[in-house]
Amino acid sequence: MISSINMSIRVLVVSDTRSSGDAKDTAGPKLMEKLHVLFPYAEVACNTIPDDKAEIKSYLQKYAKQDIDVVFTTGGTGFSPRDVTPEATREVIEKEAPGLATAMMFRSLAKTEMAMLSRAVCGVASKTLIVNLPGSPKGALECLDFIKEAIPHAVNCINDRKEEVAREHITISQQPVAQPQEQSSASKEAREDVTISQQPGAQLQEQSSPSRVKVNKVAARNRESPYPMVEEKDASDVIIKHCMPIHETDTVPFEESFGRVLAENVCTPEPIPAFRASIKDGYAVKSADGMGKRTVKQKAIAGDKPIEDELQHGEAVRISTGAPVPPGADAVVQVEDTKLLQASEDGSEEIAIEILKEPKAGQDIRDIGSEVAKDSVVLHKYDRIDAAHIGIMAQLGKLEVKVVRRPAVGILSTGNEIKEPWERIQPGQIRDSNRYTLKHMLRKFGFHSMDCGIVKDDPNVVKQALEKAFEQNEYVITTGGASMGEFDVVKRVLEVDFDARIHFGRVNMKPGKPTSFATLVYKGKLKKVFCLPGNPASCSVCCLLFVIPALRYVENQRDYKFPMIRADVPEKVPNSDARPDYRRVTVEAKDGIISAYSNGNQISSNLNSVCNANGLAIIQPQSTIPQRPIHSPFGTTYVSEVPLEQVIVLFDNIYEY
Ligand SMILES: Nc1nc2c(c(=O)[nH]1)N[C@H]1C(S)=C(S)[C@@H](COP(=O)(O)OP(=O)(O)OC[C@H]3O[C@@H](n4cnc5c(N)ncnc54)[C@H](O)[C@@H]3O)O[C@H]1N2
Ligand code: MOO
Ligand SMILES: [Mg+2]
Repeated sequence: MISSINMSIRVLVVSDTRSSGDAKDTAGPKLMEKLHVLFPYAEVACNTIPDDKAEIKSYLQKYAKQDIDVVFTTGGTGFSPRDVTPEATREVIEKEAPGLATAMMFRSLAKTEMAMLSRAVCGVASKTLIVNLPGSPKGALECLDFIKEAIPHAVNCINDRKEEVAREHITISQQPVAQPQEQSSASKEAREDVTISQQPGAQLQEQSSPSRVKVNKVAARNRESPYPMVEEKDASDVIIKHCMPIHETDTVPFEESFGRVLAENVCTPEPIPAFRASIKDGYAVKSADGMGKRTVKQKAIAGDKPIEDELQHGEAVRISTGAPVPPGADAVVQVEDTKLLQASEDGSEEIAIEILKEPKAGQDIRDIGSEVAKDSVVLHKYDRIDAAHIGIMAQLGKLEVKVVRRPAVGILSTGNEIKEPWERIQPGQIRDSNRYTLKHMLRKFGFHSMDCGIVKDDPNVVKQALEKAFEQNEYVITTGGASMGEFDVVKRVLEVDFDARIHFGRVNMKPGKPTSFATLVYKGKLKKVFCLPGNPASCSVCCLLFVIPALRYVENQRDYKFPMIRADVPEKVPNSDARPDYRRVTVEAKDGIISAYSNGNQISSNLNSVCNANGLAIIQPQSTIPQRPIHSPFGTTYVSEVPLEQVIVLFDNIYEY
């Protein structure tokens, strides 16, 4: 059963080794993934803490205070001395829910006798249901499966939602009681498929039947959008809430990791530098000898075998930058601070020199490990791999590296009038630019995409194309057909045929008003859909504002949001629309002042306004800008203050050039 109730869920991984990083946590990510599928409308997050009773209690109490609906703990329910999750839970809950623990125990016993060693406690603290799950990923997933049907009902009961509870009583009484015996994992999967395919949308998907959306007789169409208008920031937040960071990794040759996100800490097995290295071309000396004459004994050239002989008082070794400093020397004096006293007859060797400046101990020597100590983390998990990271991997001889798997994204164009660039077009038709712009925007930010083609504004073909897109992609971007026309069918197909939830269907911005975001479950997997407007400038702006940050977040990039700065907008063209205007601009920094210049005609259809743009200037509607009174002998008039500074979203960092 896929639940449609809104819930906030937390997974609390309780484990000393997983919280210290000594062991990899797989239970948390797996539970999150399963919860997203079971409860697609829930907001799910995860924390990892040690097996510490006080800390467990403090997390559970915090969640209860925040009115989190359900907390699933995983770990710490066994018999070892540090296992204290049930004890902590018992001290936090006000009502115990032994039925949940019994159901898990009873059904687990059918799989393994070891289940009798579980000490799980379940109960309610304030309005939060707390469920102890086992620590093993397999056990945790199985136990979640055993009680999943009861969770939404429990949440509705806790919140005293009488109508929902009554409705659920009817539904539950019509369901057969599940039999715990002989459940091989294959039969369990099959059962899940059946349950999912009983969803109206999913059943249609299986058989690829026609869409249930009928294009209305035009007179019957909506005259008002059914979707409330949301602010851009709220829309961005909703998207992030429903996108889950990826935990799977790929192992790639180090040079192919450029632009990807590291999925492991990279340690240096050797200190850097690995030997005391000279910073200058000059002479290695004993600083205690001070200024004055030195006999030049040997030479140390970078790449040569290090000198083993101890340097003696009054001696110097001629040394080049990067060469190992000989034992006994504690300073390097650059050649500029010396004078030649004596050379060999043919001039090929120096015999004696004079040090002209008092040398200090440690001068111009890079000590062993002074840049990076042995065994320390040099590249950090979730760093975005840049050129220097590649260089460091080369330096360490790290030939392969683990990176975060990239999300699978499909791009689908819709519109009766849309043709491929190479096709002959008839009057009234246009060539598809959106699919190509989107593909290359994604590429610029390091993401691959699957081309899902162009479809007509016909619910049947839109449905079929979406099914194909969902087969292979976790994220699907559609363009066109998102607004108020009777042939704008994308959102209706998603809702009716796929049982999708449209989290928002309109955004208060120009361009980009019809932008929408939906989630749905297709064949047991959660899919995320960005419906972008057909207008090419709107489509690009919304890809930058909504899609790229979401994909960066999913790839675990720390800096997934584009930076925002304040800047001068010298061309003071007010925004006469009621929506904030996201103008395509070229941002320049000159003499310490950052200015943003408009990229020409800002109409939503003009893709040219996006060419060369490296930022978006957010210009608030003129109507919201304060009025300034101007007093004169003829009376007072009011003029709008045009703000000198506007917020700029930078999608190319101008400082990188
Ligand atoms: N009654 C209303 N009409 C419109 C509203 C509204 O609120 N009420 N919103 C307008 C806004 S704002 C936008 S933006 C557009 C968005 O429309 P759709 O997403 O439904 O897109 P289409 O109608 O399919 O196409 C709009 C426009 O874009 C061209 N287009 C479409 N796909 C492509 C493509 N792949 N490559 C290039 N150009 C494309 C299409 O030919 C149209 O000219 O709706 C307003 N209407
Ligand atoms: O929002 Mo639309 O993109 O203004 O033209
Ligand atoms: Mg339209």
